[in-house]
Amino acid sequence: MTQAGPRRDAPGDASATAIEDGISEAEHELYGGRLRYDQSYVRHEGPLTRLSFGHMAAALPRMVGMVLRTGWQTDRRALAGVVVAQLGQGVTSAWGLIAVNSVLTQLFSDGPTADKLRQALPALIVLGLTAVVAALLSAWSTAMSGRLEPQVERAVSSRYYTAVTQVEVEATERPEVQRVLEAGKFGTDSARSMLRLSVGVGNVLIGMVAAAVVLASLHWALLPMLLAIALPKGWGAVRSARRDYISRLNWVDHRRAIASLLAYLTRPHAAGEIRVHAAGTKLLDSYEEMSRQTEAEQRRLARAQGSTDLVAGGFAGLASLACYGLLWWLLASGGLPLAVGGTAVIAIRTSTARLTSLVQQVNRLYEELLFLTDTETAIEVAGKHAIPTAGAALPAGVNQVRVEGVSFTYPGADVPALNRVSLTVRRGEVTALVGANGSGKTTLTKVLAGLLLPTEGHVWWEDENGGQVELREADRIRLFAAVGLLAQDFPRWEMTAAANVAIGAGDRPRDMGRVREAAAEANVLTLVDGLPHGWNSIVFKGYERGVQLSGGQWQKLGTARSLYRRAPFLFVDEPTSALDPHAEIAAFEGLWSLAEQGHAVVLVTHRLAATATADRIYVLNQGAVAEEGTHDDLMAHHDGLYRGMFTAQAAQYGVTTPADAPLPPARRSATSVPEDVT
Ligand SMILES: Nc1ncnc2c1ncn2[C@@H]1O[C@H](COP(=O)(O)OP(=O)(O)OP(=O)(O)O)[C@@H](O)[C@H]1O
Repeated sequence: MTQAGPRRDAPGDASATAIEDGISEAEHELYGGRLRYDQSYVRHEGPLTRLSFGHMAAALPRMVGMVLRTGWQTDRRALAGVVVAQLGQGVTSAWGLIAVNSVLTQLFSDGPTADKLRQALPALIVLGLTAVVAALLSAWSTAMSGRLEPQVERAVSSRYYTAVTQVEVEATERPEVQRVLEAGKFGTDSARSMLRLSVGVGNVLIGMVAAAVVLASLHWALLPMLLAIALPKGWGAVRSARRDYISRLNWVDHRRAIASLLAYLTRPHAAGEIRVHAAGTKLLDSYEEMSRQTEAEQRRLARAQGSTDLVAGGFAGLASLACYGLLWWLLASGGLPLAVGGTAVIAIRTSTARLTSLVQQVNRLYEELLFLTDTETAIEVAGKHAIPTAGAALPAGVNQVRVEGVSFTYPGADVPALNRVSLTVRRGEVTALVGANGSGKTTLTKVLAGLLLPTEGHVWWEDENGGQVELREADRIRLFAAVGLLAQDFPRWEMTAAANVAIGAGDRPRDMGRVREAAAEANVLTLVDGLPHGWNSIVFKGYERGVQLSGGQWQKLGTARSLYRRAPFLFVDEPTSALDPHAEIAAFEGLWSLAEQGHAVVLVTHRLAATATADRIYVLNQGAVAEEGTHDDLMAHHDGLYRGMFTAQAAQYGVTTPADAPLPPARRSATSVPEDVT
């Protein structure tokens, strides 16, 4: 949630770097206001609740358990190795302390020095051996955790990305879901860090418990003293971690915006405008200005952290002083032998050193825990909004999709994008969807393709014998298998030409024969065959085998991808917007021949010369079907929307449509459209 700050009508009047109410000119100018999550989001969406100590205390063992379980599932041997090595190090450190106590006791006893040294020798040997064993265990632990950590990170990342890619498209449009899913991204590598940190914390804790046991056995009063040193540092660490987390949460949009400003600067498609329109200057100035804001936030955090450290360090120092004071009093009053006093000093020193490391690690652990919790929440939310994996199979000979009174409103929108639409898409036919910008054509194809569930109405997948399955009841995975898509803004995968086509059926092994077939149908085979590395050329400049394709060549490659799928229902949205006239005619002919082969082709286009030969045309207006019929039917409406659009387009070619407009061009021959309307 962003807050709009006070708008300046003339940003140029103010200094470029002026920051008013914490909002920079760049934020005003490029993003229309403040780019910060406000506290109400933080309060209502749960992150602050999660920051409470009680919640954290409960969450820590659960998350550590989850990470360890993941480690166990990915590599048992490595996890067992790490745990054994860490436990071993704790035990050796306890042995070391006991050996030190024994050495000191011998040395402080009465008798000749040579005798005392001889008697201390076994304990000295044990001390040396524990050091060797500790070094070996540490090396083993490093090797094993190096093997385990990347696997744990991969497992958690896969779980997260699998979950988010299964979320209903409609749910991803809801800001509250989108935010949770987005926040989850930051925690995928936290699992790896958490594993390392929990192992480290485990190690230090074992060492500290060993030291505490030794200390308590020397004198019970030394133990609470040790705790008194630990507490302020722990408090300081947790406080800093909370502050960092809240700051990161508030500034997430701001950071994303800065990253996108920089990304534009090196994107090839923006290169022209960056230079010619001086967009680069604007982006760089805005980057500088917005970066200064984040630097100011970093300074604020550093100052706050410094103050917290000072308070925590002060109290810990006082506790240390009291601890040594107690030791002095015990020694002075004869309550503790001198040798034991020496061991106590060593134990306190090693424990406070460990404590510092413990505090640092717990601090990081706490921070990582918050991010990992976000990832877990995202996985949970994604699961709640996932496309159901079960459902009814489509009828075996499904031959049409019937839309009945369908309405759809995008989350947060005031008006429906589709309003009681009814139509039928049949196999063996080309169905054209036309209409003004924003009339609902793309939304309708998404409903037809099963990507959006209607807010009202039904979508029936039917066979010719009366068998039917409603979209909500259908097994959507199987339904998707019957659908091929070419979206208006289809993805341009940064991969080879072959991969760009074969990813059209990502769940099947690549079939190069079919890749070539689809490419030939999309009129792009000769082009790709002629590339320096043929089908292995990476269709992005900058890679070693990288090449640059033109917009039209990309569109042909996109078409080849949707054809490669060989799905009975094909939805193509503006498939020829970047094609030259001959390529466009060829592309339309290809679609028409697919319909002849028995596919259902749904074509969204503004090129009415092509839709003129469609079997059925639906004209959408503000989300509703305003007209429907063949080209002839629609041209017969003298005040009709279709006739108006068709005539306007024909007029661009210097031709007119007489009141008794002639028959549309012969089917499969879109070339003759302009002549026919003269
Ligand atoms: N993801 C979305 N979230 C909210 N509103 C949306 C979204 N996508 C589209 N809309 C709105 O829904 C309406 C229909 O959009 P749609 O993209 O279906 O129109 P269209 O007929 O395909 O337009 P065009 O010819 O420009 O491609 C528009 O008012 C648009 O602003």
